[in-house]
Amino acid sequence: MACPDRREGAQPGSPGWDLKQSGACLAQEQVAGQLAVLKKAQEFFQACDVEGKGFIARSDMQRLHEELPLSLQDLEDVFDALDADSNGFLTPEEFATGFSHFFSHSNSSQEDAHEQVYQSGGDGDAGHVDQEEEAQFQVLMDKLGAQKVLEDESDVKQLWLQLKKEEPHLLSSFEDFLTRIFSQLQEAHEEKNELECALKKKIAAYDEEIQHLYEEMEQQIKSEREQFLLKDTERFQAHSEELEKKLLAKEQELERLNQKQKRLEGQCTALHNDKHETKAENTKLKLTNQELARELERTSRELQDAQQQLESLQQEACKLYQEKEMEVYLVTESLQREKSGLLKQLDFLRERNKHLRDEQDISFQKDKAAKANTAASKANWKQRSGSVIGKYVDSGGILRSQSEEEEDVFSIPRGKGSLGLGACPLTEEEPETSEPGAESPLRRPLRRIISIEEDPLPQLLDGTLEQPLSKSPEEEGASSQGVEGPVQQAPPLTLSPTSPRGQPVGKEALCQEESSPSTPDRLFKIVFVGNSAVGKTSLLRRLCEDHFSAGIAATVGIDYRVKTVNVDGSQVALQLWDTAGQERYRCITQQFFRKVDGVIIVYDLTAKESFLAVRQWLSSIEEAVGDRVPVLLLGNKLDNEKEREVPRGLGEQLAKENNMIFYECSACSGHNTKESLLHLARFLKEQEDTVREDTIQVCRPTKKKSCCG
Ligand SMILES: Nc1nc2c(ncn2[C@@H]2O[C@H](COP(=O)(O)OP(=O)(O)OP(=O)(O)O)[C@@H](O)[C@H]2O)c(=O)[nH]1
Ligand SMILES: [Ca+2]
Ligand SMILES: [Mg+2]
Repeated sequence: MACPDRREGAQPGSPGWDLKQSGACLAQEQVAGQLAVLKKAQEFFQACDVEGKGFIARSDMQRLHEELPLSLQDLEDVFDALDADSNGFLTPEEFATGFSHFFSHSNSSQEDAHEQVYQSGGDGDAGHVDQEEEAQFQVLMDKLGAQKVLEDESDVKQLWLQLKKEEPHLLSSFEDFLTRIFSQLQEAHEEKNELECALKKKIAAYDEEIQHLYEEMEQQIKSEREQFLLKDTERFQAHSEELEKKLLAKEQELERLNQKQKRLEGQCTALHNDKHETKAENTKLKLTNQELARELERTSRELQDAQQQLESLQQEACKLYQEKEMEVYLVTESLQREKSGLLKQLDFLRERNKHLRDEQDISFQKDKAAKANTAASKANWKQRSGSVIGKYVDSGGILRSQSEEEEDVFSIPRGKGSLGLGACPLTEEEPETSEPGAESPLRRPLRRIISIEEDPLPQLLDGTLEQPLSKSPEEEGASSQGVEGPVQQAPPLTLSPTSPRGQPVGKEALCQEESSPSTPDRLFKIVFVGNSAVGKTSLLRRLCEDHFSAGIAATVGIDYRVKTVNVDGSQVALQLWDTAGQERYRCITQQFFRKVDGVIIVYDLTAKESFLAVRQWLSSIEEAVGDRVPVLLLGNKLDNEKEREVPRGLGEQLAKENNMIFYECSACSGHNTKESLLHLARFLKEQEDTVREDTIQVCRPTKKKSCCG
């Protein structure tokens, strides 16, 4: 719905209302009537257009329903009648035009209505007069210009009518008064309009000012905002600058790091190169190393060859040495035997001589008195004593000096030492006649370097000797020292002719029991070691003599015996060396390890410390000969089971650990003694067989024997 243009005549005084002014040019009456109509129309329009839109809509018209005594339909009809172009709006022109038409058509009827209204309170007859008066009044009003000033002219009209009726002479003055009043009112009205106009202007000015202020404010806000933005920008800029600076610093740092990395890379490369060089050098060194190793190997092979050669040479030398030793031993032995045989023979002859002399003396002085008899017996004692000393002086010059030498070497007094080597008994005493005073100084010098337990010569003792001489009561007993002397002096001359000096001294006597007539085809040197009192000497005795005597003396120095055993059909001679177990003789014992073929370590199974010492013995053997020598470990005194301190298992374990042959035996009962020795002999023989060395030809003894015989 298109809105009508406001400018067409929204305001009074606008072109739409110029009709009023143009109407002023018309005849006074006509104009006055039309103006009144127009005014009414204007008022009505304004009443309808409450909001001052400048036009009236259908709804505006319908609002009048409450104020006017007209139905909605009537109002609709009025609107349609006024809306000349039927666009739904009533412009002020349309409204005025329509209203004028409406007015002119209904003028007469309206005037009638007015008259009726005026006459309702007065006389019915004066109706017509009233109409005239009314017209006159209207004219007067128009003349005075009251329409412009008065809104309600009914009071004035009534007053005017009253005056006209009652005081007609005052009417003119009243009219003048009214004229003056109206003119004043007109003036006041105009003034008011002017004021209104001024007010409007002022309002406009205010509006303008406000507008201006508003604009100014907006400007200010804008500038503020700009300033703020500027500040913000500045801040942002500062921040960004800062960031830039930071970035720059970071970049510099990065640059530095880059440089550093480059430097490191350079170093890395250098190191890499170095590594390569080192690697090359390493390879070179490795090659050199390999070459050297090869050379070393070659050299070591050569060395080995040389060693083997040396070894074979050594073995050869050893063999030669052994042969020589054997020869020396055999010569010495036969010489000793010969000597001791001769000495014994001499002693025997002396004894016989003494006896004969005694007998002669006895028979010569038979008839002499008892006094003379006593004197003869005294002389007898003196002569025996003398013979004992004389024996050394006369026949044993060399021997004695030898004995003295021995004394120098082992000047340790020994209470119950065995008799000296090859020495005939150094003491001679008849058990019955022995005097304690003379006995001690004679026994004291009994020392030996090699103690050979001189065997009593049964052949010599067997014969015709008297009881005290042939069989010493102590022989079966414990003492070894005192026994042998007297016993040896006993051989009867009658038995000696069968070559008493040919009889082997001690050892051979027993060894011959086992040795077959055939000569042994090899010889092994075996040494007995072990703490003192473990029973080495006893074992040796058991082996060579098959005899045991309790309480034998401790060995001094070294002693040896030869025993021949039959190993699997062949004769093997064993040179059995008995050593002294006491601590002070260790250095001598050590000397004897050098050339041994086998070692027998003995411990006493009733004495723990003797077992504990086995390891020391082993190490001193190894020190001297290395571990190439077979070792037999013997736990002795098995017969004394009650006092056993070393369990069998320990001995076995130790033997196993050190690769030794092991037996527990008893020198007392003879249990396991021969078996163990046979085991060792077999081992030695087999070892020698495997090595396939030239067997030691033991043909010399035959030669010597024949020589000695
Ligand atoms: N019951 C018993 N006693 C023994 C046995 N063997 C040796 N004896 C005794 O042990 C003691 C020492 O014996 P020896 O044969 O002299 O000992 P050793 O090893 O030769 O001593 P040293 O010569 O000092 O090294 C003696 O009293 C022997 O009687 C044995 O098998 N059983
Ligand atoms: Ca219209
Ligand atoms: Mg001994």
